Amino acid sequence: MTASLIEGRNVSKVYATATAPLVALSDVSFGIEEGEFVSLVGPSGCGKSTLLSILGGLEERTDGTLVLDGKHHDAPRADIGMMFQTSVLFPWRTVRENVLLPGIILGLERKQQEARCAELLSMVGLDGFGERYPSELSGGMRQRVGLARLLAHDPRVLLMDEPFGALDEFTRETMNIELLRIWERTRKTVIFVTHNIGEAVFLSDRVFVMTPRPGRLEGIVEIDLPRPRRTDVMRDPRYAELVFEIRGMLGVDH
Ligand SMILES: Nc1ncnc2c1ncn2[C@@H]1O[C@H](COP(=O)(O)OP(=O)(O)OP(=O)(O)O)[C@@H](O)[C@H]1O
Repeated sequence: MTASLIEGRNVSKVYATATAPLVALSDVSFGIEEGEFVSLVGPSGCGKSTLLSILGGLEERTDGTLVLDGKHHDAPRADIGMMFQTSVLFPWRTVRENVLLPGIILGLERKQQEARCAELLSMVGLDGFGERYPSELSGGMRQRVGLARLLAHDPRVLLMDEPFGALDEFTRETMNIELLRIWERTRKTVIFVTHNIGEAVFLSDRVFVMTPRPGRLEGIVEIDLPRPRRTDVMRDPRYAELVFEIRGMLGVDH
């Protein structure tokens, strides 16, 4: 068997606090394959964002090993992109300039980036908005810009921390459909943090279910719904079964 793209072994994280050390993650082990869409779900404070930050090389682990593409991984890398609940866009830059920024920082060829930017804005449904400023956009549109910016330098791994969590239900669902469409085209490796179990089942190949703090892996649920997925998959009895299986693991239904 070939090694996974990302492998974590007994990853643990203890934060030093003013009172006692706080164990945020305890012995988390997993493998994530290239091109896989994995979601992390779990109760608030179970360490989902901590795990994502460790995967992004932004946070140091206290213990355990993390391997990316066969090499030890513990620092930010250009081939890993991150997106958060609110996309911090530079207000004095246009949408186009915001999307171009990672490429400029990485010193990528400007002409190529301009072409890619136009393509990405079209991909996220923002054709014609390139010269607008962030203040002229709705929250959903700003997250679309964030998504385009995330994809601009073509990272191999996308780490997404509740990227649509601050949006209303309708916009969130539209964004999920867009994300799935983009993922089906690009087959990036995605690790997606969410509180929404239905969203995790709709999007993912596998859902990692975490326990309350200290976060451990309670289990991994294989999402065997057919792809490509459209919203009508939510009417599939298997969808409801998977949602209830995860709810059961999280102890939501007492
Ligand atoms: N920098 C820090 N210093 C101290 N404790 C921290 C720090 N960051 C996170 N924690 C603690 O670690 C635990 C895990 O936090 P984390 O943000 O990873 O959880 P989460 O599952 O993403 O939560 P939520 O779903 O509410 O966003 C929490 O108890 C949190 O208070």
